[in-house]
Amino acid sequence: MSSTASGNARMNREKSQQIFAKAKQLMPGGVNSPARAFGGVGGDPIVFDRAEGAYLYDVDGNKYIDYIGSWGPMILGHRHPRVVDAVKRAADRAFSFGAPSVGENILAQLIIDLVPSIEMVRLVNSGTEATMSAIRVARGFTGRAGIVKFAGNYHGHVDSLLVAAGSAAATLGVPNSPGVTPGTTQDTHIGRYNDVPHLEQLFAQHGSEIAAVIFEPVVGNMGCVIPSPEFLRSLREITRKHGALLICDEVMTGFRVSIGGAQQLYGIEPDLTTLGKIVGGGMPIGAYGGRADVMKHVLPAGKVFQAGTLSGNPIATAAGIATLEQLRETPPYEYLEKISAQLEAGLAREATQANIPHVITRVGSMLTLFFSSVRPQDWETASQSNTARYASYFWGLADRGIYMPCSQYEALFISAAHTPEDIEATIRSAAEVFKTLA
Ligand SMILES: Cc1ncc(COP(=O)(O)O)c(C=O)c1O
Ligand SMILES: NCC(=O)CCC(=O)O
Repeated sequence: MSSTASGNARMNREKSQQIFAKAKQLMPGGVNSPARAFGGVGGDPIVFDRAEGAYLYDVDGNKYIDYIGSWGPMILGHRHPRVVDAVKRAADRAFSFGAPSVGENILAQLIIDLVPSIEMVRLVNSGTEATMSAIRVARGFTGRAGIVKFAGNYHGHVDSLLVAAGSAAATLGVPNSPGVTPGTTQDTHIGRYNDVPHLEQLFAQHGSEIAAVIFEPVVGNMGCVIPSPEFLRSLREITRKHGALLICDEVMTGFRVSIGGAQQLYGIEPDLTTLGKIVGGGMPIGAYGGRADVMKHVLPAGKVFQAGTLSGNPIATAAGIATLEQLRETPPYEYLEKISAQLEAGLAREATQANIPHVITRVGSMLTLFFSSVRPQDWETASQSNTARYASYFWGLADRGIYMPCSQYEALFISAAHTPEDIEATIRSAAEVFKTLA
């Protein structure tokens, strides 16, 4: 059986295709964010109707095991009863105050308690707002303009960070977006992930102008790429030595790779941390926080402007609180490690059996199968993967009811709602698909 770029006869997706055809007339590319446009795998995106636990249901009634979890937030699975209940109760009280509310204190306290380096935090509405604001605070605090980011890392669609960007920017071939002016990016220096000598060189040349280094502590946006201990150590040492701040972008890894994020897992001590995704339990929230002496520069405690009509929204904070409390009271991390290792081992075994060159990278419940013989450590090596083969793999699995990320350059996510049987079913389907790829 052959899988084409738009799937095959195994599944009827007629309604999905009709709805997406209409969407293309209404929204650019038919989507509200390019990561979901299937540009990396071809064919039409699948239109969804509902989700429950580890499963997605499309508008044609097809069921899928979900490995994107809304690109990370759904670590408890979809519609966890505790989160649903919290959101319903919040909606009964108010949709938005535009004024202080008690939920903000509870969520802020949870974040401060759980994320080791955060002493003070501000809630925003997305990961993009979090990284944009953290960069501004770092610049305001240090009085410097320069920032360092790494090729293939993605920090949302902040103008100054849309340079050599990962995720959909890499998938769709626009790592440097039109509309971002040279003036906006002239202070952005591009590092190579895991390359300590190159980082030293950047600081030797520009050290006194650099306000901050921002990085993904486990990259998810060029596929899953794992940091070396030397790289993490040198990030901290070099920034400290040159008076620059270290911004750990934990939008994806926060509450995911451990309850305290990658900084807890690896013992990183950033000055500022950015959060998103899980912190809102599937509702739109982001947060940035860190050293109190730095955060006290944010208006109105200090002078660095940052604001938001819906920031601290009571329904979104309720979802975030319920999610973080559930993670704290019933930590799923051991279970996630077990079933994620099961998936890794099964995929590796079947790919090897089918003679498919591959490398699997994984940290906890973040995983990528690269169709490559080179272990990815940076964008240069990650981008050597056979993306055409990934596209066939994606559709082969989609047609068997397994929904993987629609790009080689996105990590997959496993949730606490996935069962060992879901994982085994995924491995069995992957085994079938690998045989069609050779
Ligand atoms: C590491 C990282 N930072 C920032 C963002 C931006 O977050 P958002 O899409 O919520 O703006 C994302 C994901 O999109 C991300 O993966
Ligand atoms: N890893 C990339 C994202 O999480 C972005 C999702 C989106 O923009 O829909």
